Amino acid sequence: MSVLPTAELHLHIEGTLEPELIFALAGRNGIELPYADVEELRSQYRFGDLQSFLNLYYGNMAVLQTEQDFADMTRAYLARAQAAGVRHAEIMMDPQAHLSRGISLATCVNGVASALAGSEEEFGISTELIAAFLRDEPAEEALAVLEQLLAMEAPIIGIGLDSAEVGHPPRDFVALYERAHEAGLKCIAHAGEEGPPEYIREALDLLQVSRIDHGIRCMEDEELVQRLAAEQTPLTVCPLSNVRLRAVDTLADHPLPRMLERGLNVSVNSDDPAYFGGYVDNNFIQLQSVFSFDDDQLAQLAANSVRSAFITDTRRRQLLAEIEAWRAGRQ
Ligand SMILES: Nc1ncnc2[nH]cnc12
Ligand SMILES: [Zn+2]
Repeated sequence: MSVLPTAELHLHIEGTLEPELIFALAGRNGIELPYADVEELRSQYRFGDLQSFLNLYYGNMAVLQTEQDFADMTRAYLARAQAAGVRHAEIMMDPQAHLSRGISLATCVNGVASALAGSEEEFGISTELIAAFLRDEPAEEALAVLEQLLAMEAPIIGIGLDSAEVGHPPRDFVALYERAHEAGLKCIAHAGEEGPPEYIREALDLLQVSRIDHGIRCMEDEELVQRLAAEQTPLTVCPLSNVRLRAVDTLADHPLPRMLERGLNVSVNSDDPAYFGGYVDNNFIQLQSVFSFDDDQLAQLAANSVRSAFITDTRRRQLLAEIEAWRAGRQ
């Protein structure tokens, strides 16, 4: 079966750090991990909610020390993403999670960016970098880091907002997003993953974002669903992530089919694939097995990702043609 070409719009590069690479980098950097081996680390990957995942996710970042470490992690993702059918990726990184460990912005940004610079030639994947800010840290800190990124002319296309959602509403980050808009950056934010539909409204109205990461809890608010459908706001949904972080009980309970029925612009993404049991191809495969999506529906989901990507019209046409060729080839 040929793999469905798609764009990955919701991916945290630190969430692609596989246990094997964590151990390899720990060895290289002389870091002692609190786990005996890869199996013991993997056995920790059972999460009760977003916070329990974040604790492990931030802890494992200790192994990322040098530019080379960040570049190796990024290249490993690109190799896996290529096999998963990813043809374009918009990749988030969490600079504050590295700064707080004494790793410089130059180290993390240049490391990831150096690997992304060769992504098209080496892996056939066009890429963009997005700086995500931690909503459970002070908004003033986020703004100061954005200023540093702008001062160093970091190769970022936009900003995002992630980490623990509940209790950290978008309205706290208005100044950050005003500055990002002023600097000509694209603006996205996680909203409606664990947080209420109101956070999605705030992200749209107060932060003026052009895309919502997750957004699944919009389904609790009929008026919001109608608005998102009318405006075709992209929602970057991550089904396996939602199951693993207990936002939904099982994949069969996931709202994605209902979101499609309501005409929402949803795409399928992997979020933190090393932690959630699958890259984007696994997300599609499991969705198909649970919901029996036909090829037209799968192609629609992939086309939505391409429609929602920050790419040129030429690249968009090229990728839409690839998806159409995939669909035609399946008949
Ligand atoms: N699923 C997620 N939600 C919020 N913040 C994150 N950081 C990495 N993955 C995340
Ligand atoms: Zn995410």
